[in-house]
Amino acid sequence: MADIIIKNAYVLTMDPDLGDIENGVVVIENGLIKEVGRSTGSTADKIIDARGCVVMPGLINTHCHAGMTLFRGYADDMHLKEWLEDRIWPAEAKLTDDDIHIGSLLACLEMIRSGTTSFADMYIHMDRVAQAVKESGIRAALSYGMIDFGSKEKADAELKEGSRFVSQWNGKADGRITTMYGPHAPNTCSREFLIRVKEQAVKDKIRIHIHVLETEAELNYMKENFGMCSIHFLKDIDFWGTDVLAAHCVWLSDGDIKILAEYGVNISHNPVSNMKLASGIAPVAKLIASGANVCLGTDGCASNNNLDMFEEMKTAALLQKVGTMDPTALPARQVLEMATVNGAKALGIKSGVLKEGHNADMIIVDMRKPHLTPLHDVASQLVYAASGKDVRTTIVAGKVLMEDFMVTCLDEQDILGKAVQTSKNLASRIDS
Ligand SMILES: C[C@H]1O[C@@H](n2cnc3c(O)ncnc32)[C@H](O)[C@@H]1O
Ligand SMILES: [Zn+2]
Repeated sequence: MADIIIKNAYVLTMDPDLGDIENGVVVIENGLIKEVGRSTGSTADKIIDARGCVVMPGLINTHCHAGMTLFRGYADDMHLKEWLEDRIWPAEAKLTDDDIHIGSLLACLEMIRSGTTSFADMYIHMDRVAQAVKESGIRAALSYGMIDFGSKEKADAELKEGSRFVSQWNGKADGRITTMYGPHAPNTCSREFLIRVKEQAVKDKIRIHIHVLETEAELNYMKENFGMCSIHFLKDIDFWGTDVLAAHCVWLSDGDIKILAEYGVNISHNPVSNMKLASGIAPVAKLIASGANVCLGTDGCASNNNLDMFEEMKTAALLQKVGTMDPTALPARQVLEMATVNGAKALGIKSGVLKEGHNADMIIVDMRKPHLTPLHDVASQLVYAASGKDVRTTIVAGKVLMEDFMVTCLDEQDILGKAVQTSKNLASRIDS
């Protein structure tokens, strides 16, 4: 007996062999997908009728700072340097463990509601982010964000905390939590520190999550201090590999793109954040053409200001079209691949496709809405017309976290109330 059967669905498997199944079924057992097809001989405790809906892999947000939900709308319309140094970092210095717990629960709630089933996070007070992930039922690849600013003492302390977090949480919550090392960026971490982080990550067989070439200022800094850009600098210290998730990668030359593709680096494109902070337009179409694995992320809520991956998909497509002046750039199916299959590859998880043996991480999107009618092409509708609010049901590891728009895994009203109070208390601490 299976646990769940989803029937009468348009199944967007994202698996090239299975393709789309117009009136299909998905069978879930023990947290995994048991069957995907046109019909099934199985029976289950729970049957979900998905008539008029699309069942698809849950979206994978590959660059987030979950706790920053507390800073939604706190520092808008600013240049990145001032935004980070004058507003965000001083505010983060006042965050407590409990603040991060509530902020992260709020992020999990928002992601579950808008169809994200996995996310990669880099932040501080990470034990409490992990606790929120464990409680919510979502899947996550978590890293403690490390910055040494060239200080040996700081580097020692940061790597110690990063390693402690990895050893404490990797594989926890029935494997839903994986961990990564999170050196912040090449212009905030020293060369020596980045070398040590890479060595430690290889030794521990743990992936790395880092910001790279988000801004022209980083490019100039690296050229002035090291005589080369971040991509060549990281190549020089043997940092690159398939184990690295590089967020942003906006300021790339054609030579840089070749290096990223050659080393199999995973690139998290964050179009909304890049537009809001006026960082620039990442050469996503060129990266994909070169064979690089490009996935999608929202960044934190202070630079987005939400965690809706549907909005991110549409923005990614539109931004490439206008950036290249080519309306055929980044078509809908390719964006869906970025948000599912490519994201799973970047995080090293068996999700992102609906296929036997993979994690039962999926969403049901209700297409019976005025803004989703008529339905000529499912991929186009999902990318250009749908939003996170159309997600009806969210399932992670075979557990239903939201059903028929009702969140079942967390006390939504309690979290919303606590988030409001937490942000008020935080604001008065920041001002004092
Ligand atoms: C983990 C640290 O990273 C900071 N952060 C959040 N968003 C960005 C961004 O777009 N660029 C660089 N750094 C960022 C976050 O505030 C934490 O301090
Ligand atoms: Zn970021």
